[in-house]
Amino acid sequence: MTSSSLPIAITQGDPAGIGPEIVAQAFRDAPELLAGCFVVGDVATLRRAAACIEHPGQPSLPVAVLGGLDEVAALPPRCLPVWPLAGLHGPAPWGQVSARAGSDAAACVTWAAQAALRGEIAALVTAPLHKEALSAAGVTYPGHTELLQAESARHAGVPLADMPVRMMLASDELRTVLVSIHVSLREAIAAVTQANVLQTLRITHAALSRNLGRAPRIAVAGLNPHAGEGGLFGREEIDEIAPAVAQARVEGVDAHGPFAPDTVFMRARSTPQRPGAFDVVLAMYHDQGLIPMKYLGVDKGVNVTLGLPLVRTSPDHGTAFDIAGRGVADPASLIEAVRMARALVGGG
Ligand SMILES: NC(=O)C1=CN([C@@H]2O[C@H](COP(=O)(O)OP(=O)(O)OC[C@H]3O[C@@H](n4cnc5c(N)ncnc54)[C@H](O)[C@@H]3O)[C@@H](O)[C@H]2O)C=CC1
Ligand SMILES: NCC(=O)COP(=O)(O)O
Repeated sequence: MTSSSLPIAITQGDPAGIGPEIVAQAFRDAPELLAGCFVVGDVATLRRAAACIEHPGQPSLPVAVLGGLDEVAALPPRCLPVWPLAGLHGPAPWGQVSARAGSDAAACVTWAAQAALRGEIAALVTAPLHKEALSAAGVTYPGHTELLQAESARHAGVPLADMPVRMMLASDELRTVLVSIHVSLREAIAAVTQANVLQTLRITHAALSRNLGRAPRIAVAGLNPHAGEGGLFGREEIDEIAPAVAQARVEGVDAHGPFAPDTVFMRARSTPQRPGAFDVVLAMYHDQGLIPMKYLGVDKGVNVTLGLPLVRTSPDHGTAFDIAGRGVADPASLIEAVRMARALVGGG
């Protein structure tokens, strides 16, 4: 079997959030794209999700409990195929942080990561989990990205430092890769070092060169207002970021900047009227990159982990506890995440 003919696992996410219901909606509303995919999770949780998206005039979505991954290819469209993971707690009250929900979400991600690393699935698409619930469950990794990094490093038998990963958010209009991820703003500022920026440039160049078939044009954002204005508003651009860009260019990376962070995303954005000037923007911290992405619409962006020895995508939004269980959540970003995972494994 080639990797693109293997099934794609979708993790159910936090059972108290919108994850299970957007997964159910994706199987109901995008059956062709979802062919060959299955959900890892709890059967009762996913039956509840299928029930909560039932609206008058729409067909119900039967749950198919899988006995083996070889059954995925033969499933009829418009069913919800579930790989039932043993030992899960099951449905949790909607919209509430709980250790049991965090534990179920983490167990599904860990199972899917290990299946991908063993070469049993082509990719994993992760429905959102709640980071406080994850922590309440005793998981010491803040989110999927770090958990997947740890599983991958363990599988490869290398220390975490030898498995550097980065978060990319991507849509048709814009891509951004973050120098740091789930840390406080103070820690994020401290993480703007020449070494971290250079490592982010190398990871971004390698990943996007594979995806685009050419070297990506990388814009590097500054940290300070107006990229420091020649040192008047901070020296990180001069002392850390510019030397990293210069070193990357010596290595053949098409890196530019640092640019003023308030205008670089506008320059990189592609619209039908105007192609962007860059393929990707390196953001110096989480919100610098995610605010412009999400402002363009949470229905469009996909979260892709770069640097892993497996393909992992996710919607760019979270668990949306405020609307969970009402059947009104938009599955568009999850559907885009499946589309992106397929493209990355070479299946279309
Ligand atoms: N891939 C993942 O696992 C992600 C997890 N999270 C986690 O999710 C939790 C909640 O995060 P928040 O900051 O509240 O962001 P959120 O994205 O869950 O919600 C922000 C707002 O957007 C709305 N929204 C989000 N997704 C939507 C959808 N598909 N359809 C309609 N409306 C939608 C929500 O109702 C809410 O008003 C946190 O623990 C966060 O860390 C956040 C982003 C990604
Ligand atoms: N803001 C994106 C986010 O927090 C997702 O994190 P992860 O769970 O993909 O690591």
